[in-house]
Amino acid sequence: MKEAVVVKNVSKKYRMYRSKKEQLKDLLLPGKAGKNFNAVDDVSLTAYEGDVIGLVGINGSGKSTLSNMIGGIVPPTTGEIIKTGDTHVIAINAGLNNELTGMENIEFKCLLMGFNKAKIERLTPEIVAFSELGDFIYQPVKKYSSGMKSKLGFAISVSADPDILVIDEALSVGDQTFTNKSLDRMNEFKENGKTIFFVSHNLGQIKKFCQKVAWLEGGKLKKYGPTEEVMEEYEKFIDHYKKLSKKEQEAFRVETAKRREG
Ligand SMILES: Nc1ncnc2c1ncn2[C@@H]1O[C@H](COP(=O)(O)OP(=O)(O)OP(=O)(O)O)[C@@H](O)[C@H]1O
Repeated sequence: MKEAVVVKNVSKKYRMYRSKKEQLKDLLLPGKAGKNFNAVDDVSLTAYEGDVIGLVGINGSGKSTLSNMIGGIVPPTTGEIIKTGDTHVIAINAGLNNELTGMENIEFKCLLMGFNKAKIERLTPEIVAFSELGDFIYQPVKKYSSGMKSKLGFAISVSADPDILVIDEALSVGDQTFTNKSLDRMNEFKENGKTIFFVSHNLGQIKKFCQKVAWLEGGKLKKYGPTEEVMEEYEKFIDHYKKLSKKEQEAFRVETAKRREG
């Protein structure tokens, strides 16, 4: 089995401020105000070619930060990520330019992906058809719903045929027909030995689609392994968490956030 993505002791720290004044003070006298917050804290994992890995965890646990680092959108503060192929990220907000139309975004993103004019002309009708946007393809993306943006982002990214695909909640906003079609396309990717990271709160989809799961809690990797093993424990945790009162859930979040400082 060949390694596709190696995440080595990766952390992402952000500075947190309570006010603009604190932020300014930190700028003038570095370290005198604000505090560090570990969005992702010393995570290591290896994905092999053909692995489909689900990223789970409650809100704020660090899934998007980690997937954006794997996708190369956000640089790690420390640690390194070694990848053996092209990577594309499809996120809920899809990274599209809001001022451009759907059609212009297709051209723009294809150019960024290094496609030549002939390839763009060949792929555009396929992308438009996959996106199911009809005449909305000529409208600026700022007029799209989040589901429509996600459809366009998904259609463009899968046309690129990347080696590594990062899907961040992109299937949670579309309609069922589009989700099923996208899952079919992802299954094709899987069969072709591509590596996929799949961020979702939909545990049914995770269990159906992923053969490995990484569970993040408070920015740390709590457990990583075969889906069945990790999900059994994660679902117990989620059941327990859901049964807590609002106050107890808040106490859990405050306690976890405290451990992330520094
Ligand atoms: N640019 C940023 N600046 C400051 N803090 C950030 C930034 N991005 C993320 N964070 C913080 O890092 C933590 C992890 O965020 P992240 O979006 O990765 O979590 P998540 O697991 O994807 O959450 P969700 O399920 O709600 O999408 C959160 O506490 C968030 O507030």
